[in-house]
Amino acid sequence: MRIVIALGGNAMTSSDGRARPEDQAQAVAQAAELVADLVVAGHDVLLTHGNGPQVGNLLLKNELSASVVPPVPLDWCGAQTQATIGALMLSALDGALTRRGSDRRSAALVSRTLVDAADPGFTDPTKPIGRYLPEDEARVLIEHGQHFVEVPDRGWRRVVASPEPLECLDGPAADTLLAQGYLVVCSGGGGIPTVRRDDGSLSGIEAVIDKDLTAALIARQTSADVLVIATDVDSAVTDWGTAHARPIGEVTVAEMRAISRDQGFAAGSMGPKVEAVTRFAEQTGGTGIITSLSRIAQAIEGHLGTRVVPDPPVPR
Ligand SMILES: NC(=O)OP(=O)(O)O
Repeated sequence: MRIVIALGGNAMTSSDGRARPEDQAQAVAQAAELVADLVVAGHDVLLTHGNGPQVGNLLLKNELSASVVPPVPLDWCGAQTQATIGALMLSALDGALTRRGSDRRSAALVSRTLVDAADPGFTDPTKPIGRYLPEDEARVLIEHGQHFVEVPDRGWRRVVASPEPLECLDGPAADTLLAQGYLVVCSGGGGIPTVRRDDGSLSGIEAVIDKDLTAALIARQTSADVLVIATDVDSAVTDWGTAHARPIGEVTVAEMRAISRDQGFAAGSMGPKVEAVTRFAEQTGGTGIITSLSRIAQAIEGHLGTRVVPDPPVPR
């Protein structure tokens, strides 16, 4: 089976969201053991990852040191997070595969995602990045032109432009590596936002793409059977945060769209995860899963997690 797994950037930080190197290395090492188990079981795996906390930290470092070293644009920060997290993942994955006696190896691609320069996401920033701030600190930065949203129980978080992903430009290379037996790390942080200019040339553009939506795209482009969005809960739930909260198990595309319409899921959080797995099931006929990292194998076998499956054919 060909499986695409999306690992959240928040899963690679401590609860304070600071993304210390040791927290990230530990989280990646844990994830690598579980992913290696799937590879040894005979699956082809493409792993993608978030970068919200990491790209926010890099952007802030750029801004703080701008009078000393030339700052780089946000898409360069995104590329840097792909390299750093990718390198961590390669060593962790290859180590886990070797310990299991597997001779399969991993490969990480610096990878771009095509977006439309006219996407409304450029004028309405929605993607939360970086650390959480108290309201008074956020208000000062808002006065200086930055955009923030309040995240319940966590604090205030900066938001940046986040256009829709249209095409994973390096998808064919990922497909080739998968066919050669590599465990592929690709499209980290949603991919480096890239636009095609009128003359046909490609160039980066400042934004952070939602990695769950890009995961659905790369899963489609590489003909995956299953897309797993790995997060910190076993399932998406209805009526989240209330006494009526219930886990969502196996649902069809139409059922999941109805649940989304009726109650909504948090933007920048469960919302894009639900949209990603629903799109994937709708567009490919595969299964889209939301579950926690430690439950991936059970969810793929159909035992738990939120599993979105295609609608049954309409009888004639
Ligand atoms: N780029 C992105 O969606 O990252 P997170 O999953 O860390 O928010």
